[in-house]
Amino acid sequence: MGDDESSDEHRSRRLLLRNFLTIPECEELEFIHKSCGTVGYRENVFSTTLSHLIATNCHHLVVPFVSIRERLKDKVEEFFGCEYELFVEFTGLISWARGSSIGWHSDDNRPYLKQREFTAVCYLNTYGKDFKGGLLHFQNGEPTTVIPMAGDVIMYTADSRNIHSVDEVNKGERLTLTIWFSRDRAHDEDAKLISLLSDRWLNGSSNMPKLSLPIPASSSMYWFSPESATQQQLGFDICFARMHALGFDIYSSRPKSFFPSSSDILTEHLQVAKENELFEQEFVNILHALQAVQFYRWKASEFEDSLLHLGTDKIKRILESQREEIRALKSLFINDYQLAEAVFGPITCDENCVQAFNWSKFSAAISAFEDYTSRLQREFLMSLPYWRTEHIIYSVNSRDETGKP
Ligand SMILES: O=C(O)CCC(=O)C(=O)O
Ligand SMILES: [Fe+2]
Repeated sequence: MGDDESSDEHRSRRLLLRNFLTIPECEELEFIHKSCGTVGYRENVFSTTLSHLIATNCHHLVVPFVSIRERLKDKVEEFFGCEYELFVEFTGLISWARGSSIGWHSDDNRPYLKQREFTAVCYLNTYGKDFKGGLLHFQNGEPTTVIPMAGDVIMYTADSRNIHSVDEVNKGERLTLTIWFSRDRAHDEDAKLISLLSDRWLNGSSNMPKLSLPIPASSSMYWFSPESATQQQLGFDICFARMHALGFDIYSSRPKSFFPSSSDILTEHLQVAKENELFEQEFVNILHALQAVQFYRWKASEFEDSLLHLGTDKIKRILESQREEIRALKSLFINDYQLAEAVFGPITCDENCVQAFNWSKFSAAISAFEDYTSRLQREFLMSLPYWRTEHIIYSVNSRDETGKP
């Protein structure tokens, strides 16, 4: 074999790395996706992009991605022996729900995707446990089939040397962090994100609050309707449906006539309810409530019941009239319960779903959620000036520790 051939062969290789991400890293990204995601770019797919996080005032949630993107880029450059600079072209959390799949393709197979050089797909949950179906296959070469396992990453060239497909997901939600890399500076995601952040920064947000609260995007970005639906009306709001899948309801004390359109109800103050009880604290909108509930789901096992006390004034028994309002609201936003449960329900009951619920734990989770948000916000505010100066998004802290710029 000649040199050229062997080096070409080397470049065409792909790499499967086990446990590249830790389970806590996977869980944090899962939390972000399940509390911020929108309907995706293809049928039965949901996604969370970094620009979407910025657009919904959740810029602090970019922070957990930073070191992961850096590590992935370093690994891709090392494995493919890049002698040129690589840029992250796109970063996204993608969940593949029941019915989703993708046929044989390469990742640069459209004229507008030619800038893609390499792909890295990190699996954030596990085949068989969290979803069924969804194996990744390559047309030739090794490995031929990848069984997604939380923490593993597969890296490959984005061109026709790596034609691949994903089997249809039959159950559950298959969750990935997908990153594309480019050699073309014009497609540098960091530059675009820093510019978005700077716009917000310069447009009157120089006094960013310690705790930033989410602002939902347009309601159409959260409306899921099945392929078979003849009317757009059929389907559900994904934020509402994710709350429902975890056993929570939404209550709005304002009369419906207060709102110009029904979708506005979810962008105003709301309370959460569970079974016969209403939690007194208000959330600023559905996204805020969903983030709190997903944070609780993520961290519930860390709060011990015995250590917690909750004043009875924080919980109220739901009145019959309120129950009616809750039901009416729910049927507005979830037209098809069976579908919502099939798309977002668990495939089996793990420890998170058998965790006994109580409001004391929930209340403790909300305080911990606020601490988490303000810690990320502090880190974000500390990093942004460096990102703007260097024109890259990087871990400012860890570089300082190693003494590098
Ligand atoms: O999620 C995977 O395993 C691969 C996804 C894929 O092929 C794509 O997004 O282009
Ligand atoms: Fe692909």
